[in-house]
Amino acid sequence: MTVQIKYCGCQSEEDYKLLIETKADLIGFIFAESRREVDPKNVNRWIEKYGKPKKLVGVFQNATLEKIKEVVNTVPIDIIQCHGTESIHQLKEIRDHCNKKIYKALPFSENIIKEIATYGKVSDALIIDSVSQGQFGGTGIPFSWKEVPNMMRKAEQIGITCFIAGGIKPDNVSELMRLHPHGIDLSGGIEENGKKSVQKIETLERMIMR
Ligand SMILES: O=C(O)c1ccccc1NCC(=O)[C@H](O)[C@H](O)COP(=O)(O)O
Repeated sequence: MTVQIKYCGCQSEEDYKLLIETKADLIGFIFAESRREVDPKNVNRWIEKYGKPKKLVGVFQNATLEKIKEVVNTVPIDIIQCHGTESIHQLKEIRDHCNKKIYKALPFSENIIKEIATYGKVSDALIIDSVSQGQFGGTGIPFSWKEVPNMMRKAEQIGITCFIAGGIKPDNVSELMRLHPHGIDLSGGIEENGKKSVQKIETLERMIMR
């Protein structure tokens, strides 16, 4: 199985122009409180100018249905990523009202296999990410990857894709690839001074050899 690549936190026209030329399958935009938060109208301008050769993901964190609908009506995203403590009921509601694929991010914990079984039923894919100092998403810190094979197995049993996120970078991606994740999701690890870096992306993609 070929690993899926998601580059997240596209923040500028410059980032977008660069990311659409990479091997990424998915490009993510943050519509949540973060230094990487973007304005939907700007995102739409970049897409109009450079086209949409990749699947686009809108990342939300405990957003209201109204906010999600507003973004979905402005930006042609393919996937809604829920990166907070959204309940199963809320995920179903978002899916019913927005007619988009739903990716749920889950914080890595000792209960992760159970959580995959629970949230996998209402998600098209799961993203297992790190939590650090109360921050969930864009932490730049990896969690212990020894459970990755078990997580992949559980996701396969329920027929969904499982991405690994949190602190992945050119220096450590080979170690993760040996554990055969279905997908990898990176943000800070491909940035230099807060901007996506062509050198870091090229190095990373050489390591993955995709
Ligand atoms: O990246 C953010 O700033 C962010 C803020 C709030 C919610 C989610 C966020 N990112 C979501 C992602 O999918 C990131 O790619 C993922 O957390 C990995 O980030 P990193 O550890 O920097 O590679």
